[in-house]
Amino acid sequence: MEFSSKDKAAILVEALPYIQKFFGKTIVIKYGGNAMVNNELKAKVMEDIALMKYVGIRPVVVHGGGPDITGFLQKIGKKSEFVSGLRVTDEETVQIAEMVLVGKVNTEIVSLLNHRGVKAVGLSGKDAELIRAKKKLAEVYEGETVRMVDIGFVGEVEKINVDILNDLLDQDYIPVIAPIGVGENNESYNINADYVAAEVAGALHAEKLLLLTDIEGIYKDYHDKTTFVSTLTQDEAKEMIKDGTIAGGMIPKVEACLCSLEAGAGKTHIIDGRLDHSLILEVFTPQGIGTEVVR
Ligand SMILES: Nc1ncnc2c1ncn2[C@@H]1O[C@H](COP(=O)(O)OP(=O)(O)O)[C@@H](O)[C@H]1O
Ligand SMILES: CC(=O)N[C@@H](CCC(=O)OP(=O)(O)O)C(=O)O
Repeated sequence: MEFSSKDKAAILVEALPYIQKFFGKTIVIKYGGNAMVNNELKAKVMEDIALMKYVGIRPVVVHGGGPDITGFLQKIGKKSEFVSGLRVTDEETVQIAEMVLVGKVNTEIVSLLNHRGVKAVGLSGKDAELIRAKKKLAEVYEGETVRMVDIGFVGEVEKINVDILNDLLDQDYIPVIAPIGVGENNESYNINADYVAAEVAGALHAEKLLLLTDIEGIYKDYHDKTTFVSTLTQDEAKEMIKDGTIAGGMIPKVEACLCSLEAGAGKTHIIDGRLDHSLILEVFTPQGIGTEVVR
């Protein structure tokens, strides 16, 4: 589609109130999973984050890399197993997760951002003890009861070192965080990146938490496109997890939204990372996209 000069100017002017609104504000972006596998799309996500930075937003990136971990495990003949959206993580798997997330995915995002003229700094939860963690048990809903399952070196966040993040943000850096936590005996924990993004957004009292994923947002029945939900309240979201409407990898995302709202983040959105420039569409246009989970 070709735009006239007038249309182009209108689009820029339309963005102005949003640029004003978010100037100086912190926005946490969870970038991961299947929205990360396509290189062209990846480049567009990086452009969006750089653009946010250039108009005065303080972006913080938390990344996943589940498909990369699965791919690497496959190469060594190891099958991946998930319980309630979380990877069952034995000692070998946590080492591989750390290697892939910190050594490969994090450095790649950092260099792609730096290539666009912004200053990105890669961190894992071990840097300045950014993510203190402890073991997490998976919750399996069975009717009205919840069964707790031990899934190995999977962690939950105990504490985020906000000082290091604020120091970096104040110095104009974009922190890029890999979701590996450190336990009290210096052990590594594999943490779902959605939860890390939520804790980071809550701890920083971020204006927004944006979770990019591989689907338009939340559906009452995700095989039926007509059941799309654009806004969910906290209570509705909790009910949809309990009754199984929200399942698999969507559980950590919705729980992440709930947790960051409780911890003090402003708004949370689950948006389609497969859509070109979904981040700037969400932030700088009146329509917004995806599903928002609100108080
Ligand atoms: N109610 C729901 N609405 C939308 N997607 C859902 C729902 N319940 C489960 N899902 C699944 O959750 C997936 C998103 O989780 P996941 O693939 O783990 O995301 P990512 O890889 O982006 O972290 C969707 O592709 C979909 O298959
Ligand atoms: C415990 C757990 O499940 N950890 C995740 C960490 C990476 C991640 O969250 O990646 P995505 O955001 O790409 O799914 C995993 O091992 O896949």
